[in-house]
Amino acid sequence: MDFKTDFKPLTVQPQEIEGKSFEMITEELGEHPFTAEQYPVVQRVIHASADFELGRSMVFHPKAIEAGIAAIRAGQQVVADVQMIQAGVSKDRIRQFGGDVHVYISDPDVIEEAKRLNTTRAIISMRKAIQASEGGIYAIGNAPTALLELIRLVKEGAAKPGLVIGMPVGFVSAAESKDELRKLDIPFITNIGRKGGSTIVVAALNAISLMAVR
Ligand SMILES: C/C1=C2N=C(/C=C3N=C(/C(C)=C4\N[C@@](C)([C@@H]5N=C1[C@](C)(CCC(=O)O)[C@H]5CC(=O)O)[C@@](C)(CC(=O)O)[C@@H]4CCC(=O)O)[C@@](C)(CC(=O)O)[C@@H]\3CCC(=O)O)C(C)(C)[C@@H]/2CCC(=O)O
Repeated sequence: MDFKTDFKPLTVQPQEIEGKSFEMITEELGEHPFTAEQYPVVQRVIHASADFELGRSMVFHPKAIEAGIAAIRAGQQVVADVQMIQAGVSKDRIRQFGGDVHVYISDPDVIEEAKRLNTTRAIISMRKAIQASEGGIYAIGNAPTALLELIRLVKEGAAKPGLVIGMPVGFVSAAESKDELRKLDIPFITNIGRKGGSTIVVAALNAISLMAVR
């Protein structure tokens, strides 16, 4: 493709835009309770959402960041609840250690089983995921029932995630599922309230994978 035009090109450096945004976020956020390791995750979440309230509502298990970095470096798998997360994650940084991003929600056997049990595909996808991904990172940004099911499986001892990034968005059970996650003593990243979403979880995971490659 020929990109030549008669227009004078507008020269904008991509890194400058991101750097300027990060400066603005730090200035506008001001004082915050996050550690130096947690802050890049909060900063990238605010960067992706322009939502300071969401950033301030984030809660980290004390071991979340080191556990996430260790899981990526160990080549552990990432399980996402929906394909939007799989599309958004910077997969090169995960694949270079041997990991990859997996989504089971649209697998025919998951759809079939959800229909048979008259339940959500999200729940069945977590049941399938735990068979393949012990020690992996679970990235849940859409489906509250996926997070609730994962929590149930952890409590039963059937699931042992390396890190859970649980920030589903919405009204039915979204805030409640995150309240339950915060009660677990396993590495987690979450937030308080209804806000969240796939883009937010992608931002958090991308911040951690950046730390893993540095
Ligand atoms: C309750 C659900 C919500 N979904 C939302 C927003 C989006 N969902 C998208 C898509 C394409 C999918 N959502 C499903 C996961 C579907 N969504 C649900 C469920 C009905 C129940 C989940 C739960 O309560 O835990 C869920 C169906 C299920 O059986 O699990 C999806 C599987 C639906 C489908 O295609 O059948 C599908 C994911 C498919 C895949 O990844 O392969 C959106 C992209 C739709 C859109 O806006 O176009 C969007 C993504 C938002 C995001 O940031 O991820 C809500 C609004 C979050 C809602 C939960 C809130 C609520 O109503 O209380």
